Formats: sequence, C-alpha cells, structure tokens
Amino acid sequence: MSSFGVSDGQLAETVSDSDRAGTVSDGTLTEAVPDGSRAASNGGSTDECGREQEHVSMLYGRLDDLREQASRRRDASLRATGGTPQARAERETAITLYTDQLAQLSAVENGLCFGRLDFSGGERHYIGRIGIFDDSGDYEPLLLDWRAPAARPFYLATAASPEGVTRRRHIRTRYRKVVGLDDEVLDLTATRRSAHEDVTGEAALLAALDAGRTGRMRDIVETIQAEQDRVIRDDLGGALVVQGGPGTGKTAVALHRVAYLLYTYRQQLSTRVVLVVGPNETFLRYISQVLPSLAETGVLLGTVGDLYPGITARRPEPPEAAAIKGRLEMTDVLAAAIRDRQQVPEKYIDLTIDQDMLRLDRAICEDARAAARRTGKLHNLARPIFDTEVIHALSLQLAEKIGTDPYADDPLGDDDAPGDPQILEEADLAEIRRELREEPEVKAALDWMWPILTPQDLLSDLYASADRLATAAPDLSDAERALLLREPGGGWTPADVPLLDEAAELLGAHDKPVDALAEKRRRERIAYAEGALEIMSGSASYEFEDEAESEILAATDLLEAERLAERHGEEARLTPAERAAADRTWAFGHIVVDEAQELSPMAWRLLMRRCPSRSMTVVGDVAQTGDLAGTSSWAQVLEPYVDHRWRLEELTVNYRTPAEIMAVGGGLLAAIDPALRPPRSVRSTGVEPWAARVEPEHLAEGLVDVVLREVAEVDDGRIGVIVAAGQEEELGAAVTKAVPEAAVGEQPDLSSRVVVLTVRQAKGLEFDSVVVVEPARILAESPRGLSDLYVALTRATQRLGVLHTEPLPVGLEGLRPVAVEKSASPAGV
Ligand SMILES: Nc1ncnc2c1ncn2[C@@H]1O[C@H](COP(=O)(O)OP(=O)(O)OP(=O)(O)O)[C@@H](O)[C@H]1O
Repeated sequence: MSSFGVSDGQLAETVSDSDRAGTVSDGTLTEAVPDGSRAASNGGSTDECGREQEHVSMLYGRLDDLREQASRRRDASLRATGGTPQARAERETAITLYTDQLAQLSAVENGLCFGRLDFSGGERHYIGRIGIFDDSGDYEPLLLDWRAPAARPFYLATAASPEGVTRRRHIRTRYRKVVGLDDEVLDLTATRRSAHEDVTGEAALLAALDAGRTGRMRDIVETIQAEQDRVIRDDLGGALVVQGGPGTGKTAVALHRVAYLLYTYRQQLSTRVVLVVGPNETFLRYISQVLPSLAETGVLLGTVGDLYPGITARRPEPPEAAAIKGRLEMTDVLAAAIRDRQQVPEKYIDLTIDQDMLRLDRAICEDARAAARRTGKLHNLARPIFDTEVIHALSLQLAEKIGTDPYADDPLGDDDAPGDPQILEEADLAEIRRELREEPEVKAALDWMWPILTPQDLLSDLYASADRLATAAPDLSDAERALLLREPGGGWTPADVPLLDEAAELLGAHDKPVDALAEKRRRERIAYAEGALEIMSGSASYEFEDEAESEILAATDLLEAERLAERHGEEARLTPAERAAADRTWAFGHIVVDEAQELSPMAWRLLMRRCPSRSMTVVGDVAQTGDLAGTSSWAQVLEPYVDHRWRLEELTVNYRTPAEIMAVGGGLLAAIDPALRPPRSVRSTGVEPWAARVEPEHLAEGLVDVVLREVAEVDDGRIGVIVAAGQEEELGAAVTKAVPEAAVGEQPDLSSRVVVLTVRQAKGLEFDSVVVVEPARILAESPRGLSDLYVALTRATQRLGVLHTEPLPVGLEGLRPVAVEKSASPAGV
C-alpha cells in the first residue's frame, strides 16, 4: 500500500498511518503491507499530491461559487415583499430552501473530496460528500456524491471483484489542503493477496480507528466497509433489522443509511420526515453531528420519551417500575382504567332542578352506559351518547312532573291557561332537554359518571389511587402495583410516554390543554395583527389622494388579521421535522431505532403507530440488552406488527474494540448466550487489559490514581469511568476533585477528558480508555447484569482496565493483575 506524504513535508504522520496498516489483529498482516494485489506505489508523492491538490482546489472553488449563488438567491428572496398570498408562500419556501442549501454547503467543508476511482477504460471519478457538476456546458460530474450508484465501487470493489476499477485512492485533506494519499491497485494479475480482502482502504480505515476520540461521533463516509455498505443501501420499504456485536458500526451505519435514503428518496422522505430514535439524551448528543456532516439536516432525533408532544419525560423511576409499564398487558390495564371511570351510582343521584327533584337511579345510568359502550366509540367520543341517554331519561321525569302539575307556571311558555292539563309536544321535550344540559347539577353528575379525560388525567389518577390500580390491574401483584403508585404531579417518566400515547388512542380526541394553549396563542397573534392593521389603516387618509395611500388601503384589504396572524405565527416557519415533532399522529416516512434491544413492548407499539408504512431500520444487539423491559429476540418484537416480513442483516467486524479487549468481552458473551459469537476485531493494539484490586476503603483514592495515569497514557484522548449505578455520585465526586474538568451527572459533557458514568449512560458511547469499577457490583445490580458488564467492557477503542475491591466475576479472572501504586502505570506500559 502506498502512502504519500504532504508536499510541504509538515505532516509526517501520513507515513505512520501507512505503518499502522500492519497492525491488523490476526497477525497475518504484520508487515507494512507491500501487497501487490491491494496496493502499489505510483511514486512521485509530491507530484501526485500536487496534482490532486489542483483538482481539490478546483472543487473548493466550485463549492465557494455554489455558496455565493445560494447566498445571493436567499438575500433576493428576503428582500422581496408584498405580492399575492401564493407569491408570499413561494418566497417563504425559497428562503427555507436557500438557507438549507447554505447550511449543507457549509457542512461539507471538511473532507469535501475524499476518494478517487480509476477505471480500466481510463475513466476517473472523484468521490465526495456531495455531488458537484461542471456548470460550464455539459454538466459533467466533477465530484460524485458518495451515495450515487456510480460511487459504489469505492466501497465494494476488491481485487477479486474489481468492478472495472484499477485503482482506489483515498485522498486525505486537512482544511483545504491535500495531506496524503493512500492507493490500492485492484489488479487480478498481481501475485500476492492480502489476508484482509474484506477490508477496503486499510490505511485510511486504521487511521480513522486509531484516531483519538472527541466525545462526538464522526461520520465514516470515507471508509465504509462492504458489509456496511449493503446495509446502508438496502431498500427503503419494510423492516430491516441490523444485528451486530459491540463496535460493528451499527449506529454509524444507521445514520449513513438515513443520509442514503434521503438522497435516493428525497421527494418521499423530506415531507414525511425520518425519525431517529436513540436510548437517551447523552447518546443523541453524541451522534448529533453525524448527519449534519453528511449535509443532511431536517431529520428528527429523539428518545421514545420525547414522542408525546407537550411533555418532557425526564422524571426518574426504579427500573422495575419502568419494566412493568413497558409490558404489553398495560394496554388491558389502561382499557380497564377507562372502563372504571365510566361509573354509575351505587343506588341513585338526586338532582334539584329549579324546585323539582329528579332522581337518576342506578338502572338509568347503567342503561345509558351500556348504550354508549355499545356504539364501540372511544371513551371521549362516546360521551355525547351517554349524555343523550341520561338527559332523555331526566327529561321524561321532568315532563311527567310538569304534566301532572296543573299549577305549573307555564314553564314552557305556551299559551294554555293555568289549570289546563299540560300537553307536551316533541318541541317542548327538546326544550326541556336543552335546559337540562345547561343545569350545573346535571353537568356535574355527567362529568362524574363519564368524565372527558386527557391521557394525563387518566394516568395520574390511576397512579394516585391504590383502589383504581387494584381494579384496573388485578393481574399485577401487590408489590408491582405498589411500584406504580405515586402522587399526582412531579412530571413524567420515559416509560409513561408509551402509556400516555396508548391512552390517547383509547380515549379519543380531546387534546383540551394543548388546543386551549394553541387557541390562546392564535388569539394573541390575531390581536397583534389587528393592532398592526389598525396602525396601517389609521395612517391612511380616506381621500386616497395619492397613489401611496391607496396602496396602503390595498394592503389592508389583502391582509386580513387572521392571515397576518398566521404569518407572524411560528407555524408559518416550521420545518416538516418541527411539525412532525409537534404532532402525535404524524406518520413518519422512515424510522430508525438505535439500541433497539432496549425498547419495551409498549414503546414498540408507539413507534409502530408513528410508522404505518413499517419502513424501518432497527439496529441493536440482543446480547447488550440492559433494560428490564428490553428484548432478547427480534422476532418476538417485530412479528406482532410485520409478521415474517422483516429481513435481518448481520455486521460481523468490530471496528472499535481491539482484539485484546474483545477477548475479555467474548468470555462474558458465552455466559449470556453460548450461541452468540463475538464480532471479529479489525485491529489489535498490543495493550493487554489489566485489573487492579484495592481495599474497599481505598477505592476512591485508587480510582483517582488510575484515572490520572490513564490521562497521561491517552494524551488528549477521552477516558470513560464506568461505575455501578449506586456508586456514581461518590466516585464521581472523588474524580472531579482530582480532575476538575471531569464530567459526571445525568447528562455529562462527553467532550470532557474524563467522564464518570453508569452503564445505562455509557450505552452506545466509546472512549479511548475505559476503567470499569467494581464489575461484580455491576453484575449484581440487575437481572441483566451480564449484558451490562459486557457493554461496559466493550466501550474502549484503545485501553481497558478494571478496578475492584470484590473478587472478579467469572470470565474476568484472567485479566493481567497490576498494583495500584502512585509510581507505577497500572497498564504497565
Ligand atoms: N467503516 C468504518 N470506518 C471507520 N470507522 C468505523 C467504521 N465502522 C465503524 N467505525 C467506528 O467504530 C466505532 C463503533 O461504531 P458504532 O458506535 O456505530 O458501533 P455500534 O455497533 O453501534 O456499537 P455498540 O453496539 O457497541 O454501541 C465508531 O467509532 C465508528 O466511527
């Protein structure tokens, strides 16, 4: 493999990048890859870099032109005023379009062009983050978007199957400067073969994998591997499951798939929006830069807890409570809770209407309830039927009283003389019914018997009452019901959100609070707009003496208050993603679920409701399931919704964890499920994981020593300290005392040098060096402890250490023991 240095000689690391290609894990490629089949030097590095620099500079020139063009067009649209409503709407659209374009063109500044393909016919394609065309005549592609079909050989061509490619070149740039080239010559006539035919672009890949972590996930567009490419470019339709062990690139692949789908099905997906669901806020922050760096904005990122508009579900709760809420049986519990709210009096309710006493006895109420239930309508929608039945019964009672009272004071306003028997016609009865509906006592009785409920009402009332819980959830044990019991108020937990969503489905439309708020805002905007119109028309003279004033009148004619209000309303500027976020009933064009093994059955119900097309990408690893409500079987999760119509792709190569560390994780995997195979690590580091035992009273102190030494080991890399949930505060405090910039807490800053966090928080993340504290405790604190420990041990890209006071759990006893002494490096390297 050839690797070309920078022309000005400042960045000598390009040579060491090439050397790293020799560190592939299984030991068969330990030389610096002078491998004829995959690479060949084409010499003259300075010349070659120079030539590429010319092309790259030309591309950046075009990028600047495109930005300039978009900026000019946006400014012109911003300056445009007036016109028909349609013209104004078009103007808004144009502003959004050019603003998005500008953001996208800025996002691709780094690594705009990263590859080149040479074909046997002499053709040559440059590959980059976006497509750029020559606008001077025939629109020749100057740069191919990595997602274009023609760019695919960059990821798939091998010496065995070159697809017409004779050379694949990785172009490394820093800012706008070419700093190195890595070539692979894909030539079947070559005599030597690499043992790594399944790895494309080794030097570039290994350089990317060895690079220090920053606390933000990077895109992998330059080094996507063949098995990943197949997943990324899989069809849009149906449910695709991507199963893979730790570090196989599931998250990276899922995000690149989003970018690919948006490129290929732009029309369809940009209006319907793609949703990416992740396990927690910290994770979402970790991945948040990937899509923008691929020039894709407009994708909605959220946790399941974010998917009920108007609610921020951040309240903590015991995992056992969340697990109960995640069970599918909760649908029956909610249905029963609603039926329980459709109540009838034990005997009767007496109502005083004027001077008359009316009696609603139990039988009347039961009949009304049965009639309302028979309609099969949702609870809130069936209320009018219930009302009608009850009012009808009351009106008959009242009519009877009126009819039998010869001295009635002409209550219906007819002209019969006093003392005449009252003859009630249908119109009179209708009037009685209308009046009854307005009676506060009647209203109160109806509200008590069949209350209009918001999902929030239903759930908080249910949680607040042991009796209600007992009626609605007879199959839960006393202890389980006790876990659900809580005072009203205090916010919602993430596990409440699928229940609120389910309740909304069962109750039917009401959305009173949300509507009321929206209505209030609309009125405020109209008031503002009316004020604005008044100023405009007030300033105009009524004689229309000059043209300017008559134009003002024309403007006021056109802009009636409501429309002006609309234009001032935020809604006018909402992007499809923002609209989707605010709409509980939105049907997304595609949903990606990451760490999908953690989702409860109730969470799946919610997601399936948001994705009627079932166009989904589900990525996860059933061996890493930590949530008590999570799954260990994709079939179990998906088949209730898609039957057998889902497809499985597996990722088998671990790009994160070096072989030395994965050997430790592999031991645990067998204990989780002997059928599971650990992914094969693509590289090794030569650094053996270590274990250090300290006395319990010296744990915090020992941890500080270890952390300080790891800080020294990884230069400006990141260190993750993974602890059992109960030890986070104490150990976090000790570490922050010694390393003030260390991060700890519910949403730690991942860009900090040292982050102390629990396994739950560490899910999906990675660090250059990881210290796992008290593995026995992590193991013991949950029925899913083995999986949690597996997750903790597989977060490191370079170094792993274990600090413990209790004996090491089975599988870890073989770790290299080291002493924690202030003078010695725990890693012994
Ligand atoms: N083709 C690739 N080129 C460069 N880096 C890659 C590639 N594939 C994966 N990586 C890197 O490997 C690391 C692990 O990737 P990712 O987090 O997507 O794995 P994962 O399968 O989701 O892991 P886990 O299940 O443990 O959360 C990331 O740093 C990612 O950038």
